[in-house]
Amino acid sequence: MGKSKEIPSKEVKQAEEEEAEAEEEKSFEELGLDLRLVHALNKKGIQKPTLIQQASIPLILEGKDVVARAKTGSGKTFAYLLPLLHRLFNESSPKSKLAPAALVLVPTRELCQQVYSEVMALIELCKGQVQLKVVQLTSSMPASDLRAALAGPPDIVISTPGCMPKCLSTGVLQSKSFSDSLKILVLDEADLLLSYGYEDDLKALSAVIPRGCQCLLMSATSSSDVDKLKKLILHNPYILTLPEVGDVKDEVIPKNVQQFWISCSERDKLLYILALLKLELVQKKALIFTNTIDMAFRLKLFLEKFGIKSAILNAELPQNSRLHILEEFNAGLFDYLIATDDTQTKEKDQSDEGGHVDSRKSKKHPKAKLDSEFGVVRGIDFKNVHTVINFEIPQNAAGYVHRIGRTGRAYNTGASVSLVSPDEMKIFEEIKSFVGDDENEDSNIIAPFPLLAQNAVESLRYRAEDVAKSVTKIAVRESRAQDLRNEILNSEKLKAHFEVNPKDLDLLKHDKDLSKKPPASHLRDVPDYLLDAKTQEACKMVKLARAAMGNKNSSRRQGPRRKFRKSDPLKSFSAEPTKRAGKGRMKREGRNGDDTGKHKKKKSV
Ligand SMILES: Nc1ncnc2c1ncn2[C@@H]1O[C@H](COP(=O)(O)OP(=O)(O)OP(=O)(O)O)[C@@H](O)[C@H]1O
Repeated sequence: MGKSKEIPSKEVKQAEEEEAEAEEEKSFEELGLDLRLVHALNKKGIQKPTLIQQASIPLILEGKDVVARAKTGSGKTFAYLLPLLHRLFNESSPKSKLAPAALVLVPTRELCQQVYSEVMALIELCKGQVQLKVVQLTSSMPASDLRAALAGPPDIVISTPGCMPKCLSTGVLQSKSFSDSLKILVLDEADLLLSYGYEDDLKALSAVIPRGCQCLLMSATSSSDVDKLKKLILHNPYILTLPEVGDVKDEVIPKNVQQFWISCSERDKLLYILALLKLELVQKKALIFTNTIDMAFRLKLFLEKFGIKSAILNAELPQNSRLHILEEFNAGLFDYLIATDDTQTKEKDQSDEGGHVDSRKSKKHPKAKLDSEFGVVRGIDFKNVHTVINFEIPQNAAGYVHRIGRTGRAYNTGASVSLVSPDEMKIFEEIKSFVGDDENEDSNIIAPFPLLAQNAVESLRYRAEDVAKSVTKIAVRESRAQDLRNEILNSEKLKAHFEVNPKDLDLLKHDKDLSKKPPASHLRDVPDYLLDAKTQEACKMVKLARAAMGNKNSSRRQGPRRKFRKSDPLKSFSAEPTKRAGKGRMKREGRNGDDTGKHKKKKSV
């Protein structure tokens, strides 16, 4: 008692909150989860539930409808998958069942694949003890394939929302059978389902959801779309809002992600990213976002002239290629992935097609149809991404949140660096305000990047500008066409082969050089004389930090975040000391409850 008086009250409060948190923590077993699943999780190295899992698993096991809102990377997938599997493991279904018992809806095919892999991995780890049939469906599948997949019927269907109404309207699935069998419906990434244009499909589906079906809605952000879906599908749900996704604006990005920005002209962006990557001032693996596919190719071509290999992920690639690129990146086969994201990219690139880059509509340029069910960023679980770089600023704050959410997932840490040109300043200010960056409070959530000294940038300027000139629009167009041709060829010719010989997929390398000439040796290496002492020191510290942190999801890194702050050079070192540089942006999580207040049932987590 006496002790607490000696400690400043803020620290006491913090210590108490931490203690309370520790006391509240329960194991998966204590949450009532089937032991087969607990063992499967242990085999995957997952020992303790995340906050959202702690809160949602018991409620879902009780059969309640649940709306769960928690930050990107907080473990929402297992939060619904584990109790869903528990129910299916333990509840017998009628022998005469003609349709699936569980339906998981996600906005994109990539997410279908991801959720499907997660379920299959869990079932595989319970080997011999359970038998569940799981299928993934997409709207583009022909009716015959849909019929074959639904024959049996499967226990779990993972699908985009357009698919089920298609199955029902074409008679592949009978409405009555569907209504009789369905026990659990999950709307995952609910904040995105409507923005991907699935409103009509979901309305059609809602008409055949039986009253007794347990409905779950998972979302990273709260929005009017989520509310709309909640009203359309759920019955008097429990609303779970993690403290960090409350009303408070600065709580939308995970605390374990440090956010930085660099101010530079549009023209200098290539120079700055070269400095960041070549001088190794950011940790690998890195996910680099551009707003258009052409910019992604320009960047890749530019970087490869300096011997920096990267791969591109975008909406015009065949689905097989996209999934394979994701697999390779997740497996750590290359360090830099350049991604174009969202519907905004699709629209922009499609409108670009008649514009400057593709004006001649070259016959050489295979006309790719952008995939409307593609979603590279949202909800995709990129493994071990340490840094997200916004080469171009997304066109809205939600895009920023979803991009940055690809790092710092679960108990991992991460950083983001945004390159902001004067033209992007307005939207960047909006983003800053959305994430709670308040200049008046002197609390920079997005801080100036402290490790890049101006003279280090200038030392690379001549080479960068010279090389940038050589990456012409024609070069970009040809590379984009060539890449697409290669991927289509790979995708179509090799699909059948890979199905039989999955290991041969390794032969496909997505980060190979696009330009015919190899990078010149004088560009590949940065001579020491170009680097000042401070940059060399910064570079060394980033390397040391990387070595200390390792590249794996280590459970030892699951401890308090302050430990990371102390050892992180981005916080303790500044090449250009500024008032703000090196200052921790992370505030202690608040305990804000649900923002609805209107619902009868409510739980704060
Ligand atoms: N209890 C846990 N302990 C450690 N890692 C976990 C745990 N639960 C999930 N993970 C891992 O955390 C990562 C992020 O989980 P998940 O994809 O479910 O996040 P999310 O909340 O759905 O994010 P998003 O909103 O971006 O889709 C995954 O790699 C997952 O395997």
